Amino acid sequence: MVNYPFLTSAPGKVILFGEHSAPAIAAALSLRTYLLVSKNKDDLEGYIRLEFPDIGLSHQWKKSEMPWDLSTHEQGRPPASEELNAELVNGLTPMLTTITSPLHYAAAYCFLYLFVSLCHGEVEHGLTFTVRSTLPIGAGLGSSASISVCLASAFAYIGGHIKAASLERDSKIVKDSDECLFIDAWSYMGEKCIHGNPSGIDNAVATHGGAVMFQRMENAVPSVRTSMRNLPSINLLLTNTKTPRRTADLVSNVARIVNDFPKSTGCILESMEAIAREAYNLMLRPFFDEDSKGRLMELIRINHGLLVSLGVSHPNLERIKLYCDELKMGETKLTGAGGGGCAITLLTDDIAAETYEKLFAKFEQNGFETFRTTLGGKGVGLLGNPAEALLQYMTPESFVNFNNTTEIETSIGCTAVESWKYW
Ligand SMILES: Nc1ncnc2c1ncn2[C@@H]1O[C@H](COP(=O)(O)OP(=O)(O)O)[C@@H](O)[C@H]1O
Ligand SMILES: C[C@@](O)(CCOP(=O)(O)O)CC(=O)O
Ligand SMILES: [Mg+2]
Repeated sequence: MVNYPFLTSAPGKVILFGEHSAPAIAAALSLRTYLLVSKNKDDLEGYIRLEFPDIGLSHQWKKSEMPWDLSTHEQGRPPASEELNAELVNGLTPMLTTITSPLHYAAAYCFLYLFVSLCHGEVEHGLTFTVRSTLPIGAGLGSSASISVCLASAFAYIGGHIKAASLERDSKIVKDSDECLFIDAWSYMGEKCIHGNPSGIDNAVATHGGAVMFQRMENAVPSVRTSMRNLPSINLLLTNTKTPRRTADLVSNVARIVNDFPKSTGCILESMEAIAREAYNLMLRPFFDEDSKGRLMELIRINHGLLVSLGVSHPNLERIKLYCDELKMGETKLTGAGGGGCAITLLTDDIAAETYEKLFAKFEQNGFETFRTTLGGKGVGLLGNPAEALLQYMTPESFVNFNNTTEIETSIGCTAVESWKYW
């Protein structure tokens, strides 16, 4: 039995090494996406409503319009497939014809694909799905994966495919829960709807949290996810150019370049692979000393240079790098798909306060925004006691007005991490 309303949440991620290649290293961020699922009032028709104010999308369909017969689910848990189900994709197209913005289209398509695949016949009422994120959207921090994970976990719960989350998840348990593996697999399908050919690292981090080294495999060979415990405490500056871009465009452009210049790009991809492996070994050294940090910085610089050669930088990303280089702040690389979005700078120790002031003044002149965030946080969660009672008063209208995690959590009385349940 599902109790409405309920809230799911998943983190964004930062890729430290290996975007557009494999393996890659990424860690969960404290910036997160939240999904409120509530029953509609006075809704005899049974509408499924989307309220996605972060991208200015408000849309609804009748439950009876959904092509339920096209989801191949028979009995038990529906398995996620290697590729999107072409019949279902075709069946959803007429429901999306009035949505013209690519941003809106991607979000609505991901919603419908996962909803029809996972909630087969289990929805008796009209429902509203309201999403708020404290992540910048389309900025390389994995907002697409975090919304996919929020949706996949909510639908898996509504569809009865996963049991309720619990408060007692023991972080020492090494084995992943079946629930998390199910959410990970289906959120990957959601990522496919949003950007075509994802590696799976973003949804893996948004589901499981922590930090991982992720090796994508081809031809139905399962990907390998190695969790990285005890990350060294590195001082990272995260800066958003605020230059919009779509991961889908960048990923397809890199695929084109690799296809057109297989020999010339092959060695670039191989170098990026070597960088990620070397960084992994460095970061897991029992003593992460000055020498390790120096080497990690050099790998950041090399990795960025290779990404530039694949055409995924942007003048604003280069500006961030230039300012940081001029002030000798450390080493900078783009993070995520590039083309705009965010850069990370691994900072040197003992930077003077006035140096930071100079840097932030330059950033301000350019309209760049820096983030304070911590790495390696929790993965997907469901809001539970003691906030459940307060959650009854949460409406889509009030939820859309919150601006950050603290506001959302304070309003529902659950600033304590213990309020969240985990799978
Ligand atoms: N909070 C959100 N509300 C609605 N849609 C979202 C949200 N976050 C992400 N999306 C969807 O994900 C897309 C951005 O994904 P992507 O281009 O991969 O960038 P990134 O994952 O780096 O933020 C958006 O265009 C939108 O379709
Ligand atoms: C470019 C890539 O390596 C990361 C994309 O991340 P983001 O959507 O820019 O946050 C693609 C992927 O790994 O799926
Ligand atoms: Mg993305």
